[in-house]
Amino acid sequence: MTTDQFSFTVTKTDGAARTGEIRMPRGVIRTPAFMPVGTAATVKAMYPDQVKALGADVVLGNTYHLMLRPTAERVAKLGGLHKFMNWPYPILTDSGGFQVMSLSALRKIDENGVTFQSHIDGSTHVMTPERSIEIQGLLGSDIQMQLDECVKLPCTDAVAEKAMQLSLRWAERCRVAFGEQPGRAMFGIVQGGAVERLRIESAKELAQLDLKGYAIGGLAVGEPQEVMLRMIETVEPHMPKEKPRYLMGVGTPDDIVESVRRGVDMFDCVMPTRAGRHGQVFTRHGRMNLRNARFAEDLRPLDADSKCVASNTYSRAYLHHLVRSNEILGMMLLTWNNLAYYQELMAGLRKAIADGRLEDYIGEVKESWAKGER
Ligand SMILES: Nc1cc(N)c2c(=O)[nH][nH]c(=O)c2c1
Repeated sequence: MTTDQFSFTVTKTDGAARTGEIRMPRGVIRTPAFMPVGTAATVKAMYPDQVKALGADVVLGNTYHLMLRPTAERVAKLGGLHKFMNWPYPILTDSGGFQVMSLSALRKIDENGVTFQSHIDGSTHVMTPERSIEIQGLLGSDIQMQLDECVKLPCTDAVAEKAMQLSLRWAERCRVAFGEQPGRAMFGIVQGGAVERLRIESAKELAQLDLKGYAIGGLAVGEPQEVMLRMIETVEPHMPKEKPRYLMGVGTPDDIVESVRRGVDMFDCVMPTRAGRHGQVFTRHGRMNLRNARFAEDLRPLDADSKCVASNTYSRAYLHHLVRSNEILGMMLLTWNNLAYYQELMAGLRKAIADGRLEDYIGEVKESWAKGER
């Protein structure tokens, strides 16, 4: 494959849902895809080859964390993020803007960008569209996200419109700053809060920029699922069908299933990894909180039918003990189980779409969740 190739091909459709392949020099991303979050150059509690073996084709890196520590310049000096974290496959990085607004102190947003203080040492930083793209390039990111302004919901239409318009102007600045990076891509981010006309305007304006892919941002920020799904239904017809659609920060297995149904191709969420570290597990039989005393003498595995060792071998009683004892192995095994289930769900969705039986598959998984643990 020549190094200037980035391609997306829709291979099958089932209603609005589709399977596809993003082909890049570092590998192929099978869609619908779930991207494990590798915040500070690590998918927490997992070895990179474990993450790959579970079926992940791409992981997400957080620009905000990496720019503060160890800094993008140092990662570049050390050979780039892929070499640094021993993940030779595609990496998508967010712009840093969302985490600036959620993690940093004393931040100010204006036309130029976001000025903020590091949550680590209080140092002051200015994140402009140009700087965000520069940092993502220094990291060696394969898919780089534009800098945008994500508003919390609920908010007034005026607040949503102001942020959406600023994000459009920043998208153009990011496109110019990104320039031509053979084999890499820059994605725009649709904003607009929960206002349908703003969402449509954002999607239409971004489509004019002819970017390699488009994210739906500003969701999974506290709104009810039905609002999120309505916004997806609103923008989907106005997003280029031949480009990947990425729903940022989503979500639970049900969020993912309902969003794939509506035409979303890519997802990222800390849910499976963060929940695993806190004793929460996702299985084909629904969710379980392993802290619960009812598991103290339960010798069954999490899921005897899973192919994952963490799911089919260790007893719930042992996992309960590890969680209650705050043992590192508990975090490792439950994270492993959760990522295994998320990737099993994505593989099931891809196969169901390819076989033209998505609605049946969705009915089967939801029935299994509803039946609960066995
Ligand atoms: N839920 C969300 C998670 C995210 N990482 C982002 C983001 O990085 N940018 N913009 C967004 O709107 C956004 C929403």
